[in-house]
Amino acid sequence: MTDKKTIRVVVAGPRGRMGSETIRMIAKAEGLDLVAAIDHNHDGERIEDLLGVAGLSGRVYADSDACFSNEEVDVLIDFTNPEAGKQNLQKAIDYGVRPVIGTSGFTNEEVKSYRSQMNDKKLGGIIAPNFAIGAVLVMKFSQMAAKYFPDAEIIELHHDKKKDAPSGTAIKTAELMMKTRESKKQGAPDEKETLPGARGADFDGMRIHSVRLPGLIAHQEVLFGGKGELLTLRHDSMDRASFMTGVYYATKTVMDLDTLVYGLENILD
Ligand SMILES: NC(=O)C1=CN([C@@H]2O[C@H](COP(=O)(O)OP(=O)(O)OC[C@H]3O[C@@H](n4cnc5c(N)ncnc54)[C@H](O)[C@@H]3O)[C@@H](O)[C@H]2O)C=CC1
Ligand SMILES: O=C(O)C1=N[C@H](C(=O)O)C[C@H](O)C1
Repeated sequence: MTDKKTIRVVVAGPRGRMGSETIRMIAKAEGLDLVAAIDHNHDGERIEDLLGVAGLSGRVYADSDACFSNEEVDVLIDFTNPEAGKQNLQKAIDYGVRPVIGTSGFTNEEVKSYRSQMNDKKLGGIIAPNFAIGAVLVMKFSQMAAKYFPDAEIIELHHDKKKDAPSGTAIKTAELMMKTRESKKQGAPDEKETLPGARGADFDGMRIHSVRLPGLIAHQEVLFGGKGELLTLRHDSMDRASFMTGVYYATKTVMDLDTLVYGLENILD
C-alpha cells in the first residue's frame, strides 16, 4: 500500500444516503481528508453547513471541472445516479483523479472503454456494484455454486426509493455465475406468464426478481435448486455502515493501482 500520508478525497452526491454516510466515514478515517464535494446544487456552500454536521472540511462545487481544477484531489468517490456518475467518472479521468464509483448502472462495454482510457494514463480506480464484504462473498459463493447448480434464481430486495432495477449487485452476481453456469432456460419449457413479469427478468435463462419495500435497505438471496435439495445464499445490509469498510479499503487501494478494476472482489486478498 502507498506510504503517502493523506489521501485527498472529493465526494459526489453528498446529500444522498450513501454520499452522506461516506462523508461521515471520511471525517473519522485515518489517512483520508475531505477536500470538497460535488453536488449539482449548493455551489460554494460549506459541506458542514450542507449536512448540518460541525467540523467537516471543504466546500461544495456544482461543476466538476471547477472542483478538479481548483482543488488538489487524489480520489473521487461517487454515489449519485448513472448519468451523473458517468460524467463525474469521465471528468476524474480527464483530470487524473482516481475514481471510486459505487453508483450502479455501468455496462461491461462502458467499463471496458473507461478502463482503456485509464490504462493509457496508468490511472487506478474501481467501479464496485457493492462495497459490503458479505455481499461480495455471496457473489463469489454464487459463482462457485452455479457450476453445480445451473438452476438458480436471484431475488434482490431494496428500499422503495431505489431507482434502478434489477440492482447492480444482482447483475454482477449473474455475470459471475454465467462464468461457471451452463447456459440454460429455466422453468417448464411451455411455461406461460398469465401476468406479465411474473417470472422476473431473464438473464441467460436465469431469473432475477426485484422487491422494493419501505423498511428494507439492501438484501439479496440466491436460490439454487437441485434434485431433492435447495441451497440458499443470503446477505443483508441492515445499515449503510456495511458498505463503508469496502469504500475505505477501495479508496486506499486505488492509490496503488494503474488500471480500472470492476468489482471489490478483485482487490480483496
Ligand atoms: N456500490 C455500493 O455498495 C452501493 C451503491 N449504491 C448506489 O449508489 C447510488 C446512490 O445511492 P443512494 O445514495 O441510495 O441514492 P440517493 O438518491 O440517496 O443519493 C444520490 C444523490 O446524488 C445527488 N445527485 C444527483 N445528480 C447529481 C450530480 N449531477 N452531481 C452530484 N450529485 C448529484 C442527488 O441529489 C442525491 O443526493 C445508486 O446508484 C445506488 O444504486 C447504493 C448503496 C451501496
Ligand atoms: O441503491 C441501493 O441502495 C444499493 N445499490 C447497489 C446496487 O444496485 O446493487 C448496492 C446495494 O445493493 C445498495
